[in-house]
Amino acid sequence: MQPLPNMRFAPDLLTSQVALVTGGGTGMGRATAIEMARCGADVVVLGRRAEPIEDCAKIIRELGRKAVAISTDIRLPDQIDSAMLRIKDEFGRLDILVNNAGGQFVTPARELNNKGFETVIRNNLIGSWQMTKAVADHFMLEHGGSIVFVTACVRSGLSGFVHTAAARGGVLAMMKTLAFEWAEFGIRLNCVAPGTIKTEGMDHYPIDPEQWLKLNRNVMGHMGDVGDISAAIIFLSSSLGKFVTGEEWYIDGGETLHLAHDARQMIDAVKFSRREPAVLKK
Ligand SMILES: CCC/C=C/C(=O)SCCNC(=O)CCNC(=O)[C@H](O)C(C)(C)COP(=O)([O-])OP(=O)([O-])OC[C@H]1O[C@@H](n2cnc3c(N)ncnc32)[C@H](O)[C@@H]1OP(=O)([O-])[O-]
Ligand SMILES: NC(=O)C1=CN([C@@H]2O[C@H](COP(=O)(O)OP(=O)(O)OC[C@H]3O[C@@H](n4cnc5c(N)ncnc54)[C@H](OP(=O)(O)O)[C@@H]3O)[C@@H](O)[C@H]2O)C=CC1
Repeated sequence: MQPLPNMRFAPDLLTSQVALVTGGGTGMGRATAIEMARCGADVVVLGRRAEPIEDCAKIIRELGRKAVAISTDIRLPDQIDSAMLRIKDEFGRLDILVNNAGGQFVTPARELNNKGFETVIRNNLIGSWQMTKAVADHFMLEHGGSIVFVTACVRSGLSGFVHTAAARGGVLAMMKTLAFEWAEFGIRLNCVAPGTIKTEGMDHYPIDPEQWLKLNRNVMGHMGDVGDISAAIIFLSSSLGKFVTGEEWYIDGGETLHLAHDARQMIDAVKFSRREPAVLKK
């Protein structure tokens, strides 16, 4: 488990709000669920495995907030419907949805079969749509709310991840469309696109952190932490973000800046001689 961030928002920022965080038992979802509770929200923690979501809900209850853990696969409409009924029963309303659950595997596109492509589309695009539609139908079309999707930095593609690039690009287009259509119902929708963030989810990938720091092109020279992402999600979900909708925020330590043309080499090689990020000098 990654260390939780220090409290950075006012403790009453989300008072009287009910939040649902998918994939809330681990990584960025867990950090977001717990930090939302510290801001006064009651929280529904959703994921497939019972143990991590129960554990997160227990921590939230110890903070003095109400929390329920609901074991649900976001790909299965029947399970989602049951989750909505349980939320209605327990809380009567839902103000915030964080569509964070997701995942994929790394593979060259030429080795990916149709089933693998569809698996990742179902988990990341269709799962997010099903959660969003259910929450709108059961709660938010009635009283408004905020929806944040956790996506990935795919605006220039993502080699080795063609399935997730397609899924996350689809989520972005869906989010922007709904932000327009559902503004009249008081629903704001936004995306947060993490760069490379240190979570237990990253253990699924064959990355040595030292090697990663040398190869990765983010200009900070280190991975992000779960609090970098939860802070953006909470800003967008709360009244702090009340004038923001249809946006995608890249929280990536400048990882995608390398796409910019680096004109320094052409202008004055001495003046702009490159310094390594401090973390690499150690
Ligand atoms: C974006 C950049 C950085 C991102 C970082 C993070 O997101 S970190 C945090 C994110 N966390 C994570 O990413 C968590 C880790 N990821 C996962 O749990 C899974 O990858 C999953 C959620 C996508 C699917 O899970 P599932 O249980 O529903 O699926 P299943 O296992 O039953 O497979 C169905 C089909 O998919 C195919 N296929 C599947 N795996 C591979 C593979 N390695 N190789 C090749 N193909 C693979 C295969 O066709 C298989 O069918 P088969 O051949 O078996 O008949
Ligand atoms: N870490 C990173 O650098 C990056 C992460 N992301 C994305 O950010 C999100 C959070 O990732 P992170 O915290 O790193 O990783 P984790 O693997 O810790 O989080 C993913 C969570 O989603 C849940 N989940 C996955 N599939 C489903 C499903 N079908 N139904 C319900 N829950 C599901 C998992 O729980 P369970 O298995 O119990 O269901 C798990 O708690 C993911 O969408 C990830 O792809 C994007 C870019 C970079």
